Amino acid sequence: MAVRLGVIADDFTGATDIAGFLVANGLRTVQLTGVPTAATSVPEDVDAVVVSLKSRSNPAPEAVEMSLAALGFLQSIGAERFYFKYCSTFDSTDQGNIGPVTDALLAALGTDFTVICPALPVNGRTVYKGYLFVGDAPLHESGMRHHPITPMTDSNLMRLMDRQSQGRTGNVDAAVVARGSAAVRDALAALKAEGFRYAVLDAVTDDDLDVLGEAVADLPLVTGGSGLGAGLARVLSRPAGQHADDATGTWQHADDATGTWQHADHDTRTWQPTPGRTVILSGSCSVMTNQQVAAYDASGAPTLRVDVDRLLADPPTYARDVLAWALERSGEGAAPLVYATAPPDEVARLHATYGAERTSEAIEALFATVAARLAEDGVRRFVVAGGETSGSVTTALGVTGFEVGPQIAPGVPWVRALDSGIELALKSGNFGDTDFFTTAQQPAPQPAQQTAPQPAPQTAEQTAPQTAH
Ligand SMILES: Nc1ncnc2c1ncn2[C@@H]1O[C@H](COP(=O)(O)OP(=O)(O)O)[C@@H](O)[C@H]1O
Ligand SMILES: O=C(O)[C@@H](O)C(=O)COP(=O)(O)O
Repeated sequence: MAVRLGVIADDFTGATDIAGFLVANGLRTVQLTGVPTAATSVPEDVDAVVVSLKSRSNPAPEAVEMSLAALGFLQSIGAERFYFKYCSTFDSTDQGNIGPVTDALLAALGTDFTVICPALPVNGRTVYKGYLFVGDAPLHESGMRHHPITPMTDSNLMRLMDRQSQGRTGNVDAAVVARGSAAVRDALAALKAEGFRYAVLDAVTDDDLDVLGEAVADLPLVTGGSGLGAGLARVLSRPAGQHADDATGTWQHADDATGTWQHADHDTRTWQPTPGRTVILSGSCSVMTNQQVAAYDASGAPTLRVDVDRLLADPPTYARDVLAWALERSGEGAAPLVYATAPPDEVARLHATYGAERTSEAIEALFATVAARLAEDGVRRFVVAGGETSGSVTTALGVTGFEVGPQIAPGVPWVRALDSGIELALKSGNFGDTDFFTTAQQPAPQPAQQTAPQPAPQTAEQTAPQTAH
């Protein structure tokens, strides 16, 4: 069985995000962590392989090198097409890494045209006339303008891409998308003929992503968020000869909350998370994570705010103190939360005092050390908030790959380490609703009995314990 889709994701939460949507939309998926080596093995019967990199905020040459190594691996296992997954809020700077990585992947694949589509409507990310919106606000007015590493101060994807890439960027606008996949394919061909190298695709609804998935399925390289990944998965997992508008009834909109479709006889919930000693580590400073931390603290659960000044004064001693605090509380009851999460004025103060890079590195190293020691002491489940933070924690836990489980919230599936069985929920900064940390600890919904008649279609309650914020 061929690997239909090889995904290169630029951070770990982004990788679990797209892996969750691929599974929910019918592709058997394995998620690998870090640049795979010759020794990395992939199960025989997978449709998609997702490589999780931590390359989003590295210097561009490093990000390119990692991405090309991932591409080489995916080519070596015979992947038929490739997907570069970046953030639905297009997290990047004028130096990259989205532009340089896209250019390098195009060159390596011997092709000169691709699409750009960060849209994820189920989580409020939409693209209209090439402008990216987060909920009701354009990207540059959203909380992303204060991001500690990649502050986003422009919402125009053509301009953003032009500033960090070698080629020119055009737009396939919503009016064309509304006319269907053939019209989109024509528009892409016209842009390519005019010398554009990238086309930003408008997408406002999940139906748009179906049209776009169909339109881009033959491109050697597609780039975007998990929304277009889901649209593409729906095309790739469809029985041969069936088209999106065939009213066969075999495909059902499984869950309006998570925006997933599934084949009528496809049970995506292959395993269920097991309750056990859990610790929550939060390094995201997003608006939503700030709210989630505040709500968890208000619920009476044990919480510890990282004192970054103390951390930077004596990292080893501070890590020991944090570890002792978390260990003491990781038995019964609500899981302890350790958080560096802070509002923009505190982040600005720390950056002014210590520098942004030193601050980020110290906080990520703290979470990595604490997670590794907690695992040694028998903690089996981690809920981690933040993409960079998740990369540091997962790497410190020595996880080489994941099986993907049920979604806690759109874009946040449970994942289970292939080697150690440790379970993780890697939450993108802005995903989940206010009660996410509590919801994640609630028992997962039971899978449908295989022997019982299959109810159709499934409800949101059966497939996801909460709705999108
Ligand atoms: N209080 C803080 N001040 C400055 N930087 C912080 C603070 N807390 C966390 N960080 C850093 O901010 C970055 C957040 O990035 P990330 O984990 O990817 O979150 P998100 O998913 O919201 O982007 C990390 O490098 C983290 O270490
Ligand atoms: O596409 C998304 O929004 C996420 O999958 C993502 O990339 C997560 O990044 P962080 O917000 O840095 O966690």
